[in-house]
Amino acid sequence: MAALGTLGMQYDDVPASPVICIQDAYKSYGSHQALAGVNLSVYPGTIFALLGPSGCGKTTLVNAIVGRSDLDAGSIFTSLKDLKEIGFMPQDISLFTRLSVRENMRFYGYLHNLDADEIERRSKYLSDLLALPPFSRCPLNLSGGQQRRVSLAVALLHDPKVLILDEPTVGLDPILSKNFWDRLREMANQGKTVVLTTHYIEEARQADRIGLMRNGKMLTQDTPLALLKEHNTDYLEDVFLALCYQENNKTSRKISKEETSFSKVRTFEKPKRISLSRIKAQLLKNFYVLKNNLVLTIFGLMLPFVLNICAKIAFAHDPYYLPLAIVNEEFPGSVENCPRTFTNSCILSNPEMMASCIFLNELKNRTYVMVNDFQYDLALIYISAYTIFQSEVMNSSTCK
Ligand SMILES: Nc1ncnc2c1ncn2[C@@H]1O[C@H](COP(=O)(O)OP(=O)(O)OP(=O)(O)O)[C@@H](O)[C@H]1O
Repeated sequence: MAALGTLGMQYDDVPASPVICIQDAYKSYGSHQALAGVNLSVYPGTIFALLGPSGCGKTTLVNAIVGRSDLDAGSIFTSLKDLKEIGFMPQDISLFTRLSVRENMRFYGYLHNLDADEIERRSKYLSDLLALPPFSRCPLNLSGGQQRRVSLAVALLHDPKVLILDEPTVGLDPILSKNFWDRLREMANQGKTVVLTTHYIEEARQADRIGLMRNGKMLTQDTPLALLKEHNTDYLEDVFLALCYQENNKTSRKISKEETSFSKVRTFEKPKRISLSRIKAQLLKNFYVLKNNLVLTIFGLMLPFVLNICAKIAFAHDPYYLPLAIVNEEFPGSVENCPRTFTNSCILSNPEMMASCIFLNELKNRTYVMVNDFQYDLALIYISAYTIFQSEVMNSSTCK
């Protein structure tokens, strides 16, 4: 906890050895205060359960720990050097549902800079440890419990020192939930530190320490036994109820953002957004996505060709039978009078006439219907009549 020394002042009485220590954490979303001065200490090799009803701020707190969001104020200290020492399992299972379990493992393995052999070795170990479903299956077709176990395996893949799990047991049946806790206990016994959130009060009994949260505040944090003893009951629900009543009787004032902006400290930086391992993992994932959707991939590749051919068929043809009259005051007489070839002397003697003739000769070679020798106003009348007549003819015949 080197960073504590550098801060000095109000943090002198913080215990010396927590892996994670949060001091006076505040976070607001608009006018809603999600965290209102939370303090938390998590010790190595223990399971810490953050317990509280829906909306009390548990996810906000764990998101702040793993760097997914920033606190408005407060300090987060860890003894970890790097965020990579944390394995995080978010509430919304972060698996690619159309990639197989193996492909998911590889993606996250590469993201954590593991090589292919290491990913294979760790995957096998975790498969045995967590009784994972076959690696060829896609999360889309797995049960909620299986998905959660795969998600936990992904969080454990790089062998992190600290595990942070957001609602890991939601939707699990009691047996799966029990297995889950057994695995967590084994890991804690091996020295890993676990922070998890839950709103199942009795489940939290299995943790080493419990933090009871309500309305963005930490009501208390202690071992389950100490809490039960202190409130003279056998049920954590009674403890929570008693603490909620106590909280209700306190007059609490909403604290403004300005009042809480005294300190904002993190002891590790967020990881770089662009890194070689990220690029490698993203490329691999995109390759898997394309491979697993062959129809879509072929369609995507063929689409430009198909569009090109359609455009070629539909657009940019010479118009057929389009009546065209030109009022040309530079060149008297019919286009038939135009010379076919021009000599230099001709250009010099009458350049306008030559330009007109070149233009008119060029038009004659096209598919227009040239309308000759008309006065301008008569030409317009003729064109209108001709267009009507032509559309009638075109409708009644199959012309090219
Ligand atoms: N991005 C957001 N924008 C606005 N309000 C938010 C946002 N995230 C959370 N909140 C609000 O902050 C409060 C705490 O939310 P949080 O998700 O931390 O609760 P929780 O205890 O994890 O709930 P749950 O157990 O249902 O996941 C809630 O009232 C929620 O509506």
